Amino acid sequence: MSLDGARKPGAPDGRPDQAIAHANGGSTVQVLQNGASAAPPTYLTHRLRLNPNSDHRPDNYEDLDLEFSPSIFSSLERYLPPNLLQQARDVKVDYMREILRRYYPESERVRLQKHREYRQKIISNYQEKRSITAPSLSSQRLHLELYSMHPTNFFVPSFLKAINENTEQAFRNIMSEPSPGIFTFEMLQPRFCEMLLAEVKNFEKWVHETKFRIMRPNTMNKYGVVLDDFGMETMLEKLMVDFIRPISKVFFPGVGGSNLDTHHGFVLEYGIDRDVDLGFHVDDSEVTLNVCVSRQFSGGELFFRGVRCDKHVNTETHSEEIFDYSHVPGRAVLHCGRHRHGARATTSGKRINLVLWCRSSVFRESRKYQKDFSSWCAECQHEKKERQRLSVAAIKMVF
Ligand SMILES: O=C(O)CCC(=O)C(=O)O
Ligand SMILES: [Fe+2]
Repeated sequence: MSLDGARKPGAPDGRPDQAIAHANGGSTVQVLQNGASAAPPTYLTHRLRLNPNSDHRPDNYEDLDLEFSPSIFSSLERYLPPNLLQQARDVKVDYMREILRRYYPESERVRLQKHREYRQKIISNYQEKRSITAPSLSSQRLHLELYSMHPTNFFVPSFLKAINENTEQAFRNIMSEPSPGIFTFEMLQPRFCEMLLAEVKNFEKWVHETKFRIMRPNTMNKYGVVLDDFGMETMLEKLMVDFIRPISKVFFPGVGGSNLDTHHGFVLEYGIDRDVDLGFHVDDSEVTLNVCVSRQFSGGELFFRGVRCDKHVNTETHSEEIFDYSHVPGRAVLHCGRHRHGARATTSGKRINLVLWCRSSVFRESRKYQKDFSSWCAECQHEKKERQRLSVAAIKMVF
């Protein structure tokens, strides 16, 4: 089967949680040319270690108002030179900020700032209190509970128990792995799903009433909303750090699963009068969480076709890689972002899914310097085996 057309749904321009990928993208020279003039030359001596100090417990940076995501600082901290590890938080922030800025082109910073303003505009209008001037507008958050993390209200007990135990066996007890690298497990409480659906509906009503032009979750969807854009960023950050990262650390260590540090969280809506299906693609994520939150629909199955690096994204599928999955309300699907997939048409009703793309800036940076991804790309693995087979055959010929 030919697989032309595996697409990569990029988030709209300037999404902050994409920033670190770009931040890490520039060379030092480029950044210096691009207005890092604020950085005195001494900063060129700022370096990170090649390997992290895995025994070190990083500080928490959530309470600081920083231009990069707080979790980037936490994950970068393990890479600091040993003499800095025990320094005050401010010292470490200064050091890491200079490194991040060095790799972060000015154009990206401007886009990031614009997106921050966009988000701020939404949040200050779609807020906690009903507008006095226009009380009939749905400018009030409906379920305040959703805007911070309440594990016992959000998750089913079996999921919480596994997270608390935090062992591979505990995770395996609640999971099934119907195809290699695709994990499914009961996760969300029905009440949480109902609240989320109602909140999204309420937000969309506000968007309609105010005619606010919102950005959609990615280039492949015309419907759906970015939850981070209207106040749920902190809650979703916790979802990634405290609940998804421990699992990814065990099941996706080769693709940055243990140092997921940024996310893009959204809800997608499918139906006859919404997006109908989703084309074949890979996600702009290292690990993707996808949970169906609606009940009344048919169709909408996910189809998976094997994990691939950029170079091999359009190569053939092997028969053992073919896997189709029917969504179950409240049940999570966790897969590597590079696992090629798409969604079939939702043929009746409305299918609504919560999706969290989890990213690792460390993994993205390291990927730039590598050519062989045989630890996770099936095609690289295949090529490597073939090279080994040929060299063994050549040696045999000689002897
Ligand atoms: O429709 C779905 O369930 C899949 C969504 C998806 O693949 C994505 O948002 O990346
Ligand atoms: Fe996807």
